[in-house]
Amino acid sequence: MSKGKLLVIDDEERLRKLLARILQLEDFEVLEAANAKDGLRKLDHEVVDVVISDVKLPDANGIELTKTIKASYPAIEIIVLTAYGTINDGVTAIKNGAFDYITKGDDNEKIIPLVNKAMDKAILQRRVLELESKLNNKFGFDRIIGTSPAITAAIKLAQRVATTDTTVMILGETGTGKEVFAEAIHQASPRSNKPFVAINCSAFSKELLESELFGHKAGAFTGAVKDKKGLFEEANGGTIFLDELGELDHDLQAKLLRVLESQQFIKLGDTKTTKVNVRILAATNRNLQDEVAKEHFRSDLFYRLSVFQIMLPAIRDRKQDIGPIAKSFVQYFAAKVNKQITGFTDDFLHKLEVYNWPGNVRELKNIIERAVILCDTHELDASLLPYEFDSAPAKSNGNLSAFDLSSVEKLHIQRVLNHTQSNRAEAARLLNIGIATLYRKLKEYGLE
Ligand SMILES: Nc1ncnc2c1ncn2[C@@H]1O[C@H](COP(=O)(O)OP(=O)(O)OP(=O)(O)O)[C@@H](O)[C@H]1O
Repeated sequence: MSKGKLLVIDDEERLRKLLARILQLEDFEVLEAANAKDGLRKLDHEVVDVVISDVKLPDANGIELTKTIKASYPAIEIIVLTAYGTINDGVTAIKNGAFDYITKGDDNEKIIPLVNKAMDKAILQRRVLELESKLNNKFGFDRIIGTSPAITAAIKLAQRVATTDTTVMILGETGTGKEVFAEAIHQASPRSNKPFVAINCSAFSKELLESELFGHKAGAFTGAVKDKKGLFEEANGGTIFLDELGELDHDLQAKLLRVLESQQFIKLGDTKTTKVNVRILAATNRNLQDEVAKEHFRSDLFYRLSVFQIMLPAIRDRKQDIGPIAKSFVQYFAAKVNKQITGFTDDFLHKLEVYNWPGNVRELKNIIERAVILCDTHELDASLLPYEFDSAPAKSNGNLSAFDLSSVEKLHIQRVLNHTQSNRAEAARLLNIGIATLYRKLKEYGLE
């Protein structure tokens, strides 16, 4: 098996062939090029790990070529061949990103160990880049499905702010993808190789949340036996995502404001300040402006956090995305439970599209998971949807006002009848009313 792929660029044919032969004997796969142009063309077509290039080429200078190759293929390592007495060329090439240089004719015994080292580094680099790009696909913007104008605008906005250090406030109903966006912003930022730490502020009591966020010294409170690092320290250099920020109590709001202004805080039970470098992303599904008006939320913190707001649309307001999102969940869950399910019927999709989706994408995900588990065929159909999907929102409300209590009753009866496929006895049983009462109501609402 080949130990890796090399490209030798040299116009001196005899020397090039000799070098290629030596390297092939060491189990490397070797490509050859007589000039820079041919070399670059080969790099375009093949995945090469290491390039060995002469400094003097007919159509380019090997030192400049190093820069060009590194710019397009950062994982490739380059060794330059310099003529005797031109050490300066070698040094400049290293400055331009070359791995090392060899003096032609002089260093034959050096070449194999050097190529081995360059090869190890190049292969490791390629692996890292591959993993990074996989990670980007898993946590980056690519993972956000949707082409509707509303979600496209939100993605564009998030991509623009991602590369900065600006605090971002992500707004949207529950399940609209606020955390997905926060992760994507982090992944697209210069902080991507540092930690991304997320915390749901509504999940902790006040004291516990303070210790989670800022850490504590041993003895700070009963049960604090050891010093503990807080999440701000864990996220140092990276990003912290504060979900459900509207739940933060007044003292913690003040502490957070201080972090935003000076990147400093005091741990519980500590006397000195701790300094961090953390980017803050926050989210809430509450109307924070209302909370400010009611004096539940500090206005200075609100304005500091709201420098850049991104509003995520509910899926009922971007119906065209429901199909593609549902499809991707079908693929995901079918693979997970090892079923051959290719998609869903038109009726299934129609029911998804007319539903109100109070839980947004999270609810859609759960509904698809359930349907995939229940499915015995190759296609999801409407019978796999739970009962609330049985009827579209009232089209046939007759003359009843939408606010009228009886309009709700009428709609509910319609839904239950759809569910029982017009079996009235079964409907009466589910509704927990007598069959005579059901007939009376059907007559009253014109549903006979
Ligand atoms: N556009 C999208 N494409 C694919 N999956 C998505 C999308 N938006 C959200 N999801 C998925 O939906 C689920 C809910 O998303 P997320 O947790 O980011 O929502 P949230 O707005 O933070 O919710 P909450 O307000 O309840 O914290 C996750 O499983 C996420 O992977």
